[in-house]
Amino acid sequence: MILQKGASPIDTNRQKLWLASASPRRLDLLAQIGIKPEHVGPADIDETPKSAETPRELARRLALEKAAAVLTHIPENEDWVILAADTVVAQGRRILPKAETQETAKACLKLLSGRAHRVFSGVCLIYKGKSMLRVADTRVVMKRLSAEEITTYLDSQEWRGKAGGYAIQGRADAFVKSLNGSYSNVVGLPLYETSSLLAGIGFKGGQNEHND
Ligand SMILES: Cc1cn([C@H]2C[C@H](O)[C@@H](COP(=O)(O)OP(=O)(O)OP(=O)(O)O)O2)c(=O)[nH]c1=O
Repeated sequence: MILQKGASPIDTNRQKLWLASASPRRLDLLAQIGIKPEHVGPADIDETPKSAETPRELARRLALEKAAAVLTHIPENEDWVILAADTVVAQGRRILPKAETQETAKACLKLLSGRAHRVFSGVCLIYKGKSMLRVADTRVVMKRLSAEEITTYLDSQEWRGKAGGYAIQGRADAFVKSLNGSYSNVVGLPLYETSSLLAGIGFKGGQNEHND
């Protein structure tokens, strides 16, 4: 411990958390469990699925690639815990895209309407050269959506940048008849898997939101 004059003890062993994400939802979900990363810096990777890649495999691979991409920007001697995630919405083996246009969002909502689908999030932690991965899987049953419900939802713009063209943390929760599995996984960061990965490396770091 280093005791600076007049300051509280600085734990030099405290790991620093780098959240490799541009998703505000992931930052909010970490805050929900009292963790504030020292740095937020997204990875810009190609998220195109490989041929015959399953949704689970895609979520896992992209989470690893996002974390690994950030590693190349960090000086060797820095002791960072890198956290990345990737969320994939799927119907059977069909992977739904992240909605960037109204047309894409509309097509997703029509596919999801009145049926079950699954949401996979890969979570990757890289620390001291070791990568650790988990994949969470949630089954979501969506009500049948009327043309008016789809139009109203599209007008909300909530779908923009969301896998599968919907945000369960928003208005779209009104469409969800049932959910089997982690809710935070659907939003984009499964908190059970994330916190168990962090516990696995004895993570004490992160500017804890609720100071001890
Ligand atoms: C299904 C669903 C997805 N999403 C969001 C979570 C993610 O931000 C996004 C899935 O795309 P991702 O590629 O996983 O994440 P991202 O591109 O937003 O951010 P980054 O890669 O920098 O981490 O969809 C919701 O916010 N709510 C939902 O209900």
